[in-house]
Amino acid sequence: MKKPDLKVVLLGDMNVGKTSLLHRYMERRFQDTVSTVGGAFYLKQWGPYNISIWDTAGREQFHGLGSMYCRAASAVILTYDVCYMQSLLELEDRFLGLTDTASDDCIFFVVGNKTDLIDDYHFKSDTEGERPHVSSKSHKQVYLEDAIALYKRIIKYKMLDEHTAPAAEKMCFETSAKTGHNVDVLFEEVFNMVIPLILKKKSNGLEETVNLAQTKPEKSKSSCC
Ligand SMILES: Nc1nc2c(ncn2[C@@H]2O[C@H](COP(=O)(O)OP(=O)(O)OP(=O)(O)O)[C@@H](O)[C@H]2O)c(=O)[nH]1
Ligand SMILES: [Mg+2]
Repeated sequence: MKKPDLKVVLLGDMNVGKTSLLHRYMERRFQDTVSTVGGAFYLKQWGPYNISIWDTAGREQFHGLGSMYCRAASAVILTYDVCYMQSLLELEDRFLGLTDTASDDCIFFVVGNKTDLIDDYHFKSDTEGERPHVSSKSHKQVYLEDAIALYKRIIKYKMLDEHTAPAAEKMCFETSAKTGHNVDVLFEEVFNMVIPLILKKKSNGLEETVNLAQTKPEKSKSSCC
């Protein structure tokens, strides 16, 4: 299998729908899921490029793994539930710091999932009982402007120039993994926006390849007695 050209990571609180978004996009279906343990990845062929998309666990107990999955990531999709404000707050409180290990030119997307629930969101517990899904209100809690404001704080946190960073309106999406609303649009935008980063890596890579003829073997440190 060809080494991926770059890495995209989904981060966000448990239950926001990270796995479901990937199922919807990669497998074209919405199916039951179990809470992700650790992380899992998909390989997406995008034109001549190979992109690995990492799904991570939102549960607190896997928090420490997040920075490992973000290592050298070129794009991070910060995901929340539009009917659950706390899941947006968690992105800044718990997940943004994990992206410190991402590549310097990493791009960020803020995605509010579960738009299909906005009308009749209510207390819901699965029959099996192991995944009660509760929301305090049966209406949309997080608005696009909240996501845009978060994106602008992310740009500040990353000390990026807000004039050169991609516009917030372009980087914030609302989706439904259940209906498919905006899911293809989101991932296609992610892949199209990371292609210049692949080309940059490849051209840097050409410069960075070590020319063995030029390197002097490390002088073994003779330990003087
Ligand atoms: N109605 C609706 N339910 C959704 C949507 N996306 C996910 N769900 C449901 O929300 C629950 C959690 O979905 P997951 O995709 O497992 O969430 P996750 O973010 O991967 O959760 P962790 O793996 O625990 O971090 C499941 O019951 C899904 O069926 C959506 O767009 N609409
Ligand atoms: Mg999951």
